[in-house]
Amino acid sequence: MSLPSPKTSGTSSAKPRIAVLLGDPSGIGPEMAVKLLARQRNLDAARVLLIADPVVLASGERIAGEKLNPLRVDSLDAVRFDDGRPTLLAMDWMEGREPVLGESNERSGLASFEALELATLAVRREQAEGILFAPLNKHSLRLGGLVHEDELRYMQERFAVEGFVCEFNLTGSLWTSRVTSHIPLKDVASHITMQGVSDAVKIIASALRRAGVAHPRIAVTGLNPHAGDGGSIGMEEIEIIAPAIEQLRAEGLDARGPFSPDTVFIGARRGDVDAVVSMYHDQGQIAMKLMGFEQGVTLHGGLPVPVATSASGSAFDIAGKGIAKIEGLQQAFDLCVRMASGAPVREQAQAVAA
Ligand SMILES: NC(=O)C1=CN([C@@H]2O[C@H](COP(=O)(O)OP(=O)(O)OC[C@H]3O[C@@H](n4cnc5c(N)ncnc54)[C@H](O)[C@@H]3O)[C@@H](O)[C@H]2O)C=CC1
Ligand SMILES: NCC(=O)COP(=O)(O)O
Repeated sequence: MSLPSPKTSGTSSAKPRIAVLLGDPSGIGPEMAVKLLARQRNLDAARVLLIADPVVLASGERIAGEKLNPLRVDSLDAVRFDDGRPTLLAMDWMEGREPVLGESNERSGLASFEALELATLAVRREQAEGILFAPLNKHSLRLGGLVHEDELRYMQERFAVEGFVCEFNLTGSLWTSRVTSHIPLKDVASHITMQGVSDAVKIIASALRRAGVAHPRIAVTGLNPHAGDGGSIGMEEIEIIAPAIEQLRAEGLDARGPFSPDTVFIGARRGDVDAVVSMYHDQGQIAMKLMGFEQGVTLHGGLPVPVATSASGSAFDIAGKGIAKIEGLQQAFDLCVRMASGAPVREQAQAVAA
């Protein structure tokens, strides 16, 4: 099946269609999504296809203290849009049961997983040009049936994408990608390869070029403390990472490093580079979340349409309290809409940093 292109499928005359998911029913996702969609400007910016169980939506509405007034449909075949109003594709994943808040469980995992599947189907049927999801919980997803490394690798399969995919984390105008993602730390070193470093640099370089940065400057971290300190604290920098950077530079990319992982973000935060490629999840995410947890965005790189979410997660500890902040989800929504309509992306990222 041919897939719509994120650069061309939205036009200035037709607002992009964005599939919106409530995330994990037991976490803060539903209340966040409700707060987001209670902002009329978001409903004016896109045609929103909310794929949800009405029981979970009602729970989110109660906690958020807001009521949406969606146009309800019961199947993808019946989807249509009313201006300024979300369309609710109503599913019965909870079988009438209220979500149990504050813990991972099979029912919530199943509802999250099924929503993800339907959203990818809507894209494959050319009924959506982007996906925004409120925070998922990976443990729930596993209980609900996910066997992939994470939701990105699941969507990669559903979209039949071959090759490298990677989470991009965005805070202000700084982007990151990673060589490895949701794998145990003990397995990271064996997954650091020249191909992996090259893929992680190339995928973010190409995304940044599409976002409007003509010549992206990309810092690559080392794996070990002080980037191996000349081989005295590990050889990956000398044997794998530096040769990969050399090869990338020979191909014309502005890849730099390997830099000490603990200091690379000092220069990056100053604006010395456009992106940092880290070797594993926490190398990049601790720095990025310290710089801007509340407005952070995760974009799923390598998929045929923009798929975005907040950098923050399911936050079981505050689920149901009505205090979840939604700035990150708002930034993710804005990014998704801009990408789906082919509008410049980078201007928005810089505005966040200002
Ligand atoms: N967008 C997504 O789908 C994301 C999902 N996750 C998933 O979330 C689950 C929990 O991850 P954790 O590492 O515990 O991080 P987390 O982000 O859920 O929580 C970390 C801390 O930040 C607070 N927090 C998070 N979001 C908040 C918000 N919107 N407003 C106010 N406070 C907030 C929480 O209360 C908690 O104290 C995991 O399964 C993880 O995979 C994590 C990040 C993003
Ligand atoms: N797929 C979204 C996701 O996993 C977000 O969390 P992170 O790995 O970017 O921290």
